[in-house]
Amino acid sequence: MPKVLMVIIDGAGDRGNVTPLSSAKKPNLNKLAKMGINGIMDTIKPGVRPGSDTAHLALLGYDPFKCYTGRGPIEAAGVGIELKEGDVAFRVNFGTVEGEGSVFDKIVVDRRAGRISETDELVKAINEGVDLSEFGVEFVFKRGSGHRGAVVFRDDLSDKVSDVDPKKVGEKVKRCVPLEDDEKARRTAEVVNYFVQRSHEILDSHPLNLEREKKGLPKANVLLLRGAGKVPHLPKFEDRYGMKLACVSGTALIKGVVRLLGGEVLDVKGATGGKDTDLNAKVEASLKALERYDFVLLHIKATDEYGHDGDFEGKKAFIEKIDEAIEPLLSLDFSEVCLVVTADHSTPINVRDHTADPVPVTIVYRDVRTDDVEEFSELKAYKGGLHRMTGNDLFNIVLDLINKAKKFGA
Ligand SMILES: O=C(O)[C@@H](CO)OP(=O)(O)O
Ligand SMILES: [Mg+2]
Repeated sequence: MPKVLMVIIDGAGDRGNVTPLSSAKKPNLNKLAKMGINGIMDTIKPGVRPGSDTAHLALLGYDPFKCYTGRGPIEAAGVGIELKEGDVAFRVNFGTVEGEGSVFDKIVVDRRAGRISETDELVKAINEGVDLSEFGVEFVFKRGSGHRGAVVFRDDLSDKVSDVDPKKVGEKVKRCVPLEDDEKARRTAEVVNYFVQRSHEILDSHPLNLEREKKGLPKANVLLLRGAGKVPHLPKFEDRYGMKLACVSGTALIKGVVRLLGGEVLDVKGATGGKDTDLNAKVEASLKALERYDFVLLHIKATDEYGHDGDFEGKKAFIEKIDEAIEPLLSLDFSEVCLVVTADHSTPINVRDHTADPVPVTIVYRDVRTDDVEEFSELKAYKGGLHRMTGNDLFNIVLDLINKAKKFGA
């Protein structure tokens, strides 16, 4: 059976008529566009701004409107926390706050604490210093890549509570509030607020942060929680599609999606999930994975980080790096492998967040009808033979190409 390699360049799309993708030198991506069939994709549906979580679910053939239970449990699965019934999980950002009073009186001046890369010591201090036993609750807190982490509160709790992360700088840390009139939700919010206040006290005076302050770096002195959710019950990818799934990614969220679908997360040395990742190692590992798995997802994150940072030149230069690294993909046997290159969403430089601007898609495979598109970019792809599709459509098109689609009707 032919295999699938899906390369997802996170947040690669942009806005306007000159984009990092359209202006980058990318001879290899262009060759693939020329060899294949092209189109543009609204990963969820037109006008809906995708999260990376819902986008990846859609790209793997799941309807996010039906199966998504929040970002927290996916991040938790990604950092290796096994969720139990009753648990409520959150995504965590190490951020920076300034001001006086309680943590909820302080202003968020950086949601990523200067994109801090080393948080082991801080995580340890919180795990050792915060005690939730007066609430009868346990917690598990683990770091992800960069400023990211996940926390799980363990008891019979509710996920109907609001975010602590204001999602904007210049605003106060938000108090977690119950989103329904229910004792469980009230108790959960109380636990979250205690955790955020107590962890702030520990972090603000932590030697590593005092050191950062001396060096003029933003202190990682607050935990911004968002995306409360309970463990989702997702049908396994292999049961559903008869294919063994694996991913190469340095990003907890993507690892979490794949783990929750029963897929394998491959450990690749140097895959940091950041701007310093080892792209060659990731490409090599993905090609090797095709020997053992039927559907391999190669996820590359840093384009999205450059988008969030508003750095056009950085995003463009990183696309050029990706282009060099993917050269070995040109020599794949396209009668054996169906190669898909796309993005999960746009992260435009001038928005600094995800938008619904559609992203380019290229499929290279033996049987595709090639078109006139000669460049991999959002500005050219729309002229291709695939026209415009959703993430679920793309998955179904790929299934059909490799003759795995079920017939509708007799
Ligand atoms: O994790 C990330 O890279 C981004 C977007 O998904 O989140 P944040 O804006 O909190 O850094
Ligand atoms: Mg993304």
